[in-house]
Amino acid sequence: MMRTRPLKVALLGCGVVGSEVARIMTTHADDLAQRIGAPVELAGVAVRRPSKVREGIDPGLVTTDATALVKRGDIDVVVEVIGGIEPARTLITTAFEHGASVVSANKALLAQDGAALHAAAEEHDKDLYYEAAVAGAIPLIRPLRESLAGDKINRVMGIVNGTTNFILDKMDSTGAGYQEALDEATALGYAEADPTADVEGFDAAAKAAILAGIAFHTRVRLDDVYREGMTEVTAADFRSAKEMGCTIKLLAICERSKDGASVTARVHPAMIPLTHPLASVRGAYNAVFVESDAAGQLMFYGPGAGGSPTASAVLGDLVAVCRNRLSGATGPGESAYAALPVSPMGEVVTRYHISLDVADKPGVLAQVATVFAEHGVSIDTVRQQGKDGEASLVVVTHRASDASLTGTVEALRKLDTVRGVASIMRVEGE
Ligand SMILES: NC(=O)c1ccc[n+]([C@@H]2O[C@H](COP(=O)([O-])OP(=O)(O)OC[C@H]3O[C@@H](n4cnc5c(N)ncnc54)[C@H](O)[C@@H]3O)[C@@H](O)[C@H]2O)c1
Ligand SMILES: N[C@@H](CCO)C(=O)O
Ligand code: NA
Repeated sequence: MMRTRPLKVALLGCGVVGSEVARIMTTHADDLAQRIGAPVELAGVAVRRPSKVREGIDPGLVTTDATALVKRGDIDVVVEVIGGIEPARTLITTAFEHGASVVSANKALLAQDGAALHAAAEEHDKDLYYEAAVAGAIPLIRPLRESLAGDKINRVMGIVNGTTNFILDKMDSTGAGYQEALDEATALGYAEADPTADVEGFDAAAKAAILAGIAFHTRVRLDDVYREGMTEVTAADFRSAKEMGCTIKLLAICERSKDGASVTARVHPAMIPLTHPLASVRGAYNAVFVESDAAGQLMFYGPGAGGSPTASAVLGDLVAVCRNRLSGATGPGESAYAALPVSPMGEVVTRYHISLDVADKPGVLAQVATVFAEHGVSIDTVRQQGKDGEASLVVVTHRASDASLTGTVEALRKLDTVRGVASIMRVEGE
């Protein structure tokens, strides 16, 4: 039965995502009301620039005082799409204190302060939903939190940043270098004027922290995530990857250790075989590969960013939270009961592709192989190519700990015959 009194929504931020949320709330109002069981009303829109013309939004709803809006007391749901840490954090906790549930798209804030925000939601018996924060439109948080709640997740590995996937895909398909591909991504509007958060892996690391926390029922903070950006990936790395039947992706990888006693979370560029489903994720798309005990392998794919796709995820959360308000329930909160330790990067075990510039003379290969052996790193393949009296040596290892690999590389650098370490890249997905 339809309730006639509307549920009131306060929108904080009316930028790329917020303007789309407002548009869909208006254009789909009747369907949303049917799905929720009550009409939803946009009761206020907090903005920074009130003079800007906002099509479809009643100017009477617009305010620059977000704090007053969340303190009104009659708001059922606050949608936070401002981004950043403050004032978003204070506005969200104030919203809980004044009786509202919250939908947010703010990965940076959730990765940094998720535990405190969940605690505030719980204290006030309110919902905190954030499907849009990881991989935009792709349903991921809810499947992990709810659909797979009866299973045991062992690994979550994904492409969770569209900008960097666009750049790497360009490098792969055209042979371009990093800067050239970044320039194209900027010209087409994929990369922001300051692309640091994307290309240095900060955005993906925030998403990895959120995913690992949910997947392993363990608190994982941004600082727990090992992070390497993709600015040093070269056209030569792509040529090497191709020779191995691989491509290069910036991956977020959250893993349970083999004995199940700890977890790791990391973001770095990695080679993956062309046969792996993640290798076929092109352009700015995102995809996340989940491995669990009972379900086996699952892949979630779709647009990870953009106003309208991100608003789709926000609206899905809004409907869920509104339904909870009507039934007097709250959805799942933070689940951190497993409290597994998060191991440092040195304990991650994977394969490596190492490219060395060496002197082309007898005994060099044996010397290099000895260093690997001394550090307990087993070699899978070696490829040598001569160039002007020197040689390029590409070594691919079997699985080894990151700490052993780091020790190997340090020792290799000390060899007179090793002129330089051209690149080190992990090999995943095999
Ligand atoms: N754009 C995407 O594709 C995308 C995808 C996933 C998640 N997100 C997340 O969604 C959130 C919003 O992103 P966006 O792309 O819409 O950003 P945006 O910069 O386009 O919009 C943010 C808006 O908030 C306004 N704002 C800033 N401070 C304010 C304040 N104190 N009060 C009211 N308004 C204020 C700004 O003026 C701006 O219009 C961020 O957390 C972002 O990480 C965005
Ligand atoms: N900058 C992000 C937006 C979505 O978080 C990306 O490129 O994927
Ligand atoms: Na999502």
